[in-house]
Amino acid sequence: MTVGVLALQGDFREHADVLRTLGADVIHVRRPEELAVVDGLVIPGGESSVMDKLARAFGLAEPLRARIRSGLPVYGTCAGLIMLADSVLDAIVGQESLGGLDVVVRRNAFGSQTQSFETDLDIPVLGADPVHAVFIRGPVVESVGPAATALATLADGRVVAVEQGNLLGTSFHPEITGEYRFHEYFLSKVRARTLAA
Ligand SMILES: NC(=O)CC[C@H](N)C(=O)O
Repeated sequence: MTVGVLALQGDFREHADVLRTLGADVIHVRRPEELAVVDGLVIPGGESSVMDKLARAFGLAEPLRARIRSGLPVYGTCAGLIMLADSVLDAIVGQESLGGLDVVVRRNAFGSQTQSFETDLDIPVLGADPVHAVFIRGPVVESVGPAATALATLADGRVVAVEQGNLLGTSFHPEITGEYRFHEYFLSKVRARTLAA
């Protein structure tokens, strides 16, 4: 079982560290040949418009779409969630997402870097203990389509974590807080799919 971290831009090293701590074999994915051998993929936080440009420049965008469509387990944090969203509001001109998650997200929904914040979230699918969530210019999920499920909401009802089959997305960054349960949950999807193959 090999897990990839999309390593075009953003905090891919932090994700790779968490996944390795959890015992996964991790590779950085920058080329289609690397994408072809992974059993699961994390798309990190960073800047989605840059990630999109680089994914297209590296010939990765279409192979990524194809693997997402074929059921590859993928976990996207922040910019990674934007990449997975079927529809993106406040995107820069010409920005494309990969899609897969039946959601509409709004980029930079919480304001600028200085308005970044932390909060605790109840996420029943991960157990009873609250999840400490750090938001850094994160997106909000403005609407959740029928194929997707909201996993976490802020006190004001805004959705910040979603799941759809093998796809998982969070507006926040578990990879920088020592919160391993999302990565464990993602790895359990990778394991289940690998065993079923
Ligand atoms: N921390 C993040 O990943 C920020 C996401 C960034 N605002 C974007 O649009 O991609």
